[in-house]
Amino acid sequence: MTDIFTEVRNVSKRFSAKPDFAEKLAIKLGAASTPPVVHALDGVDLQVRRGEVVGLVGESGCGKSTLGRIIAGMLPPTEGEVYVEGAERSQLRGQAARHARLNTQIIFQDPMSSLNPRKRVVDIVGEAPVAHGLIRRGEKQAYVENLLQTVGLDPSMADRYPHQFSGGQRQRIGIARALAVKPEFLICDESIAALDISIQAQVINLFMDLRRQLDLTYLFISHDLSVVNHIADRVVIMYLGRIVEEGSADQIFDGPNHPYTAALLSEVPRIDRRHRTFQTIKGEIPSPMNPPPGCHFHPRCPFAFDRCRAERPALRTLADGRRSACHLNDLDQRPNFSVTEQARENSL
Ligand SMILES: Nc1ncnc2c1ncn2[C@@H]1O[C@H](COP(=O)(O)OP(=O)(O)OP(=O)(O)O)[C@@H](O)[C@H]1O
Repeated sequence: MTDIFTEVRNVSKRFSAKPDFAEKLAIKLGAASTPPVVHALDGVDLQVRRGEVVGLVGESGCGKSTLGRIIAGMLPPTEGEVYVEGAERSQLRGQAARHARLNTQIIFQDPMSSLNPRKRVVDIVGEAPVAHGLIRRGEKQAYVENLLQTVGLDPSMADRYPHQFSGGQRQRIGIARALAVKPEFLICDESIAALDISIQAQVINLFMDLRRQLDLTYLFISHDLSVVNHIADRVVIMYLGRIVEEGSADQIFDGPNHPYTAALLSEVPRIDRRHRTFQTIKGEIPSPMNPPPGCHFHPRCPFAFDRCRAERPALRTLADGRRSACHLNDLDQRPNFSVTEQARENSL
């Protein structure tokens, strides 16, 4: 059995954007010939190893959900390949394709919109395992009650409807539904973002308990670095459709290599406030319909130089094992924006 659960190789995804009024007019007048294209992902390479928790972080619109959906098999990539347990996903057929589909489950932010309000929890959670022949219909009630217990809900609630639950409880129902088909890999796409802070901590604890109990692998998608700080073994930072840095959680939090990672960290409210000395990110994230040339981050980067404006930096493995895509790594004298011990002491 391979150590790598899933891998994406050189994956790009482009969407045709819906043209606005001015763009429709330009197409009609012949000044533009095609609707604008959104470059949601641009040459992404990523591996998720069996049993690890990978945090995928970046600002809204950088392509996190698109990558999650492609890994889950819900969207095809425009270019590149997705491997699941060693096999290229688009080549899988029949039983193998079904296994891959069930083995990776995705949990979204808003459980209410994905829970049918007219169905009881026993049917919401129990439908898929019956349909896929994992359990017999007669076993459904006991199976669902057992799952509700696993996710911290009272089994006697199985006959209730979604509206009879709180937001946190509904997210637990969503988790039970995902677990019902016995996946090994969970993709949590902003799964706690809509919950109150105190409930967020409870749901994170549940995810981590489930990891131990069920040997799960996770891709944890969040726009908030402080969320993945608590749970991720490895953190992947995305900016405008590309991975800019990837490393162990300690590497990322204690000494970011990429200026974008450092800027994101400066915005994280931290108890030790170590990273607040870095200036916050300037300017708006550019449009993925018209990404800047060279390094996508250069218009907002305080350290950008000519090469950053012209040439895309490769995502390279550095001496400490992390990957980073930044031309600063090729300079003899890299600007030091990681926080000095003195600054740490001053800000503590
Ligand atoms: N089906 C689609 N059609 C057109 N554009 C899309 C589609 N899905 C996503 N996009 C665009 O692709 C880009 C990446 O979107 P994506 O949802 O993956 O980003 P994200 O980082 O998950 O952001 P958020 O946290 O706001 O969801 C955005 O510009 C988005 O508008």
